[in-house]
Amino acid sequence: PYVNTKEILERANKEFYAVPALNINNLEFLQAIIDAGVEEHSPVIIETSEGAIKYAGNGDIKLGAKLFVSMVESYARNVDIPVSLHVDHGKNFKIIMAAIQAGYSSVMIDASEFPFEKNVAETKKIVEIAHSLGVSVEAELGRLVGIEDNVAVESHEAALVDPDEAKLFAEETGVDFLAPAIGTSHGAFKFKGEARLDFARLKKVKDLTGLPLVLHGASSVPEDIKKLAETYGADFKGAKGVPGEILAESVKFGINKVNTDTDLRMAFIASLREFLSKNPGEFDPRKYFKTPKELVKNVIRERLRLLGCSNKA
Ligand SMILES: O=C(COP(=O)(O)O)N(O)CCCCOP(=O)(O)O
Ligand SMILES: [Ca+2]
Ligand code: NA
Ligand SMILES: [Zn+2]
Repeated sequence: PYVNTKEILERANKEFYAVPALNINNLEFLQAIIDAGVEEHSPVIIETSEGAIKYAGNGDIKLGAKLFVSMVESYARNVDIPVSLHVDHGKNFKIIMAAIQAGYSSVMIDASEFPFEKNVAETKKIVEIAHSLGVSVEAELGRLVGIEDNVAVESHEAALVDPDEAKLFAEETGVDFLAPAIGTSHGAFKFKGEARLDFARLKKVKDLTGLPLVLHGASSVPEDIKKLAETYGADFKGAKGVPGEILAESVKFGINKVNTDTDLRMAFIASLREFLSKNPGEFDPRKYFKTPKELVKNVIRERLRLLGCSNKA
C-alpha cells in the first residue's frame, strides 16, 4: 500500500532499524526498488529531488509531481509492502507545494544553508501547510561536508549539526524527521582519507530530540560495482563512500532513514556498460535496461538487509 513516510519511520524509530530512501528519475529505478522491497518483504521510501521532478515533467514541475505520484501510488497499490513518496532537498516553495498538492507522502524543506533562525522560520512555514494536509516533513541542520583530517577543526565544527540547536529546532518547528549533518556528503567522492562519521554528535541529537533521524550522503560506492564499471570503461578514480559497517553503526546511534542515490546510479551504469559491450546488436530498451535493473535491485536488497528492515513490511 501507499503510505505516509512518517508511519514507516515511526516504526523504524521504535524498533531500531533504518529504511533506505531511494532516489528515482525514471521508471526503471522505481521498478527495481519495488521488486527489491517485495523480495525482501520490506518497506521502501521512494524520493525525488527537485531536478528529478523537472526531468520527469520535461520542465513542467506540476506535471512531474503528478507523474511520480501516479506511478508510485499505482505500483504501491499493487504490492503488499508499505511504499511512500518523498521530496528530497526541497528548496523551491513552488515545487514543494506542487508535490504536496499532487499527493506526495512527505517533503523535505532544506533550508540548512541559512542561519538557524531562518531555517526555523522556513521549516515552520512548510510544517504548518504540510501538516494541515496530512503530509509529513523532513528538515536538515548543518551542512554536508566530509570530516577531513587536514581540514581545520573549527570549519567542520561549523558545518556539523549542533545537538543543542537540534533540540530547539525540533521543538520550535514540529518537524517529523531530521537530517543532522555528521560528516557525510553527496556523490561518489565522499572522503579523501578514512571514512569517519561523528557518532557521539549523532547520539546526542537522538537523545535530545527522540525523532527519526536521516542520514544524507549515505551511499557506500561498493568496490565490486566500482570495479565492474571501470572494467567496461568508466573512470571512477578516487570514488569512495560510507562503508557498510559504518552505515550499520549509524543505525545503532539513531539513524532511521538512509538516503541512497549514488549507489543506484553506479550499479545501473556499471551493468549497462557491461551489457552493451557484450550485446552489440541489442537495441530494445526493455532488454538492455533489464540487467542494470536487476543489479540495482540486488544492491537495494543487500542494503535493506544491512539496515535491518527486511521482513519489516
Ligand atoms: O543524500 C542523498 C544521497 O546521497 P548519495 O547517494 O550521493 O550518498 N540524497 O539526498 C540524494 C541526492 C540526490 C541528488 O539529486 P539531483 O542530482 O537530482 O540533485
Ligand atoms: Ca542542505
Ligand atoms: Na530527504
Ligand atoms: Zn541528501
